[in-house]
Amino acid sequence: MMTIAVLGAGKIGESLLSGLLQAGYAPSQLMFTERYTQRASELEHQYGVDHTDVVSAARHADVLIIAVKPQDIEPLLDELCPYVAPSKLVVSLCAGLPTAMFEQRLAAGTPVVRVMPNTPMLVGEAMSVVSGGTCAQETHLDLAEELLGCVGSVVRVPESQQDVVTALSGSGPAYFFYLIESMIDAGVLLGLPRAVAGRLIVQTAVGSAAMLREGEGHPTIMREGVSSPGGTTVAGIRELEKHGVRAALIDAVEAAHDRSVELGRVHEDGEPGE
Ligand SMILES: NC(=O)C1=CN([C@@H]2O[C@H](COP(=O)(O)OP(=O)(O)OC[C@H]3O[C@@H](n4cnc5c(N)ncnc54)[C@H](OP(=O)(O)O)[C@@H]3O)[C@@H](O)[C@H]2O)C=CC1
Ligand SMILES: O=C(O)[C@@H]1CCC=N1
Repeated sequence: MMTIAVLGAGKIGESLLSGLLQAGYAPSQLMFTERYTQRASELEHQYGVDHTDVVSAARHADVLIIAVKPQDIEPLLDELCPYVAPSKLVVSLCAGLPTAMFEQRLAAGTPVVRVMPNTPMLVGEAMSVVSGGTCAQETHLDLAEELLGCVGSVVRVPESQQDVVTALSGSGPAYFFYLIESMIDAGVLLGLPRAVAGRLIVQTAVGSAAMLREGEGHPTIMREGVSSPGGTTVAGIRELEKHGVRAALIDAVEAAHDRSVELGRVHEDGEPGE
């Protein structure tokens, strides 16, 4: 039976463990590492999955899923790499870190798959994007897709597109949350109780996303469907255009992309991240 170790059970690592269990993986197939024993005990208690150390994970698991922050990667790889046999699959969820960085540290021939998930994984609605390193075969990519498929949708892209993906779907939830916060504030400014404004906007976001997911339409057509001649929506859209909101969003995604590239370079040069 295949065994899977999640190295770093923070927000993403924990939700992946939880999703794998819900999808039918047995607790005995799973293990995790964590730095602090209190959190490790809480997770063991909650999920019935064994906490282990990095060396045991490297020795015993078939798949090693790395879910620590990019800033914490160096000490983890120092501990991990000497014990990883090339028969294992290494899956990195770390923003910005190229597969080449892992390949340089691991035994020659070890397959590495880079994945960019996002936090909707916490509710089984992740968008995960998968790319293979130089030694990853089709079977390795299929396995990574199967595991990430337990917590949402998965697509495959060439690794050269991963910095854009990180900026768009990796960071994307934060931009939606920011827009939603701003719209709730607008409702409060105009006199609605915060709880009512929140309920209205969250359902409006869910409904709009469902239209996009289920419909054949383009977002522009859907926006035009809300914009009656001489109506309220077009008056609002004119303000968004005046304030350059479209350009601001594009700039935000571009800045996130540049930071992803920078994180990769920092680690390429062997310097610690910020
Ligand atoms: N959050 C997001 O939106 C997304 C995150 N990612 C990527 O996923 C990864 C995890 O992110 P996220 O879950 O948000 O981060 P968290 O900080 O929530 O989780 C990382 C966990 O790893 C632990 N950890 C750090 N070093 C070690 C180690 N050497 N051994 C064992 N455990 C360790 C941390 O412990 P401690 O708390 O003590 O530091 C923490 O619990 C990152 O690489 C990130 O780039 C990808 C897409 C989206
Ligand atoms: O900013 C971050 O650290 C994470 C990685 C991808 C999205 N957000």
